[in-house]
Amino acid sequence: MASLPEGALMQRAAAGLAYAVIDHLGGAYGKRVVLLVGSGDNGGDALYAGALLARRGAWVEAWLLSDRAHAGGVAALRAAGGHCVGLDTGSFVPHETGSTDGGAARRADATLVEPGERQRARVETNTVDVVIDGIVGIGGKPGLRPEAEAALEGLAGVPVVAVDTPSGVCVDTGEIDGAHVSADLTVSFGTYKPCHLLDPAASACGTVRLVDIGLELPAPIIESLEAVDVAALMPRPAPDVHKYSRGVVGLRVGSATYPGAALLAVSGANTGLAGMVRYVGTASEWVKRLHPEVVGDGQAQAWVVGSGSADGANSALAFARASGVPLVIDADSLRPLTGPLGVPAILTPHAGELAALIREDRGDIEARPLHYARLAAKRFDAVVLLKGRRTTIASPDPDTPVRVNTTGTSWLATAGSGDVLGGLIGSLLAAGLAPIDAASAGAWLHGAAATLASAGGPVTASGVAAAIPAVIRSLPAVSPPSR
Ligand SMILES: NC(=O)C1=CN([C@@H]2O[C@H](COP(=O)(O)OP(=O)(O)OC[C@H]3O[C@@H](n4cnc5c(N)ncnc54)[C@H](OP(=O)(O)O)[C@@H]3O)[C@@H](O)[C@H]2O)[C@@H](O)CC1
Ligand SMILES: Nc1ncnc2c1ncn2[C@@H]1O[C@H](COP(=O)(O)OP(=O)(O)O)[C@@H](O)[C@H]1O
Ligand SMILES: [K+]
Repeated sequence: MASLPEGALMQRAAAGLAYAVIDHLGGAYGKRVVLLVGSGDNGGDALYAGALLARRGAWVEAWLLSDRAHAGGVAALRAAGGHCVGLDTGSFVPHETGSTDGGAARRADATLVEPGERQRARVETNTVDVVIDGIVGIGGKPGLRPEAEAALEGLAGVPVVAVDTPSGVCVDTGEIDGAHVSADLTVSFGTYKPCHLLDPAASACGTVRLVDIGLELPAPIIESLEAVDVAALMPRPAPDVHKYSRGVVGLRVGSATYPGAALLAVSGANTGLAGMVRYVGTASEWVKRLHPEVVGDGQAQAWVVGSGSADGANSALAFARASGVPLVIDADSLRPLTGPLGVPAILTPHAGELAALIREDRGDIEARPLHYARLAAKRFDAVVLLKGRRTTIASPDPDTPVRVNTTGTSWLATAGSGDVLGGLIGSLLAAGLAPIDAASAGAWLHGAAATLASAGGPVTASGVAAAIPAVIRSLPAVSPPSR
């Protein structure tokens, strides 16, 4: 930032924001735009973007929610023909901004609203095309102040574009603590922040658009794989491989009560990513009939246990653990866990299963997935893949960034889809991927396969498994990593 002229980053951010709003509205000319402006630079971004929109023919009004506002932004908006008004809590009747704190805490650049402009605050909200939320960004505390809540109430139903982050959410954790903006579009500057990726805050962002403003960024604490990352992680058989050197995945899953779980986990494992698939359990006859490639017990480079295992869950876990190879531990085999396993492992609970495992409330886990995925990863010394809309994958190594999966569709919330995921991750583990990579690449492929199979309509777990090879084929070409 030191190498840039004063305000350069804000100008870049504001321009990116304005063009995103123009895209969203399908133009600027004749549109009615309300800016909600807080006391910090987030409000400054909104004001400069408002100025650009006003120069393009939009009618722009800034509602200053604090007695301070970014002076340069206010001046730019006015110069472009926009208006600024101050607001009273609840009523939208403007008041004498700057009158509340006696000026002591006010910035030297504080801007008072002109008397003539105050009359314009009674905007017909049903004619507003978009609200730009510049209340607070990365410098804000969670929750909204009464002025902001009242303003948003008065603008209910109007599409919202959030500047950098939806105001009120916890930016660094993705948690929600109090009232917050729910945006249709969030325009983030420089990088995604945790709140853009992690639920529940991610659900308040709407579509997220990233504007590159040329920041040099530190190492992230959260990562999200993209297609090119997954492509680089995919196993690629070298010319001289044989089936055993490609890795063998074994599954001890399913039971007389849940034979379907075995078939679905095997279908997730049997997509060709590993050299061989073994199945051991009560559904052998069904597995042989539906998956003739699958063989019986023997050595494996990774075992998958627990999906639909019912009463056999403990013995499946004990057998797999004794093999000493990396494990995927799902569903019923999570229950007997009390601490570290002594072998590399990926635990794949949904929020309810994690709640039972660590004796916490399911609602708390859904409210703080980052916290609880990390906590469980540490406690069990294993990669923990916490399933949900934004599956969250934590490593036991605190320096490894947590990965959040962004592929998928809500149609994927269908019985048996988790069984498919366990098998798929097992095959990647057997093929030699590190546990964190196997878990996160598996979650990415699983979500992408669901989207492909769904094509906007309903999907079954079997349909998800069937779509996995097509998703792998469609990955971008990348040169293999030098390992
Ligand atoms: N960093 C960069 O490289 C770039 C950053 N950029 C932009 O700057 C933004 C960060 O700006 P920032 O640091 O000025 O903080 P920001 O989020 O505007 O608000 C802080 C002030 O708000 C207040 N406040 C606190 N909580 C509140 C609440 N719940 N509800 C209401 N008000 C609340 C509190 O002041 P108070 O009123 O308490 O005195 C606090 O001081 C960033 O998100 C991005 O948009 C871009 O221009 C490009 C380059
Ligand atoms: N709302 C949602 N949006 C997207 N994916 C979801 C949603 N809810 C659940 N999923 C995904 O669906 C799968 C469900 O797995 P799981 O709960 O184990 O189901 P089952 O036990 O029936 O197999 C997981 O991969 C999870 O991430
Ligand atoms: K904001």
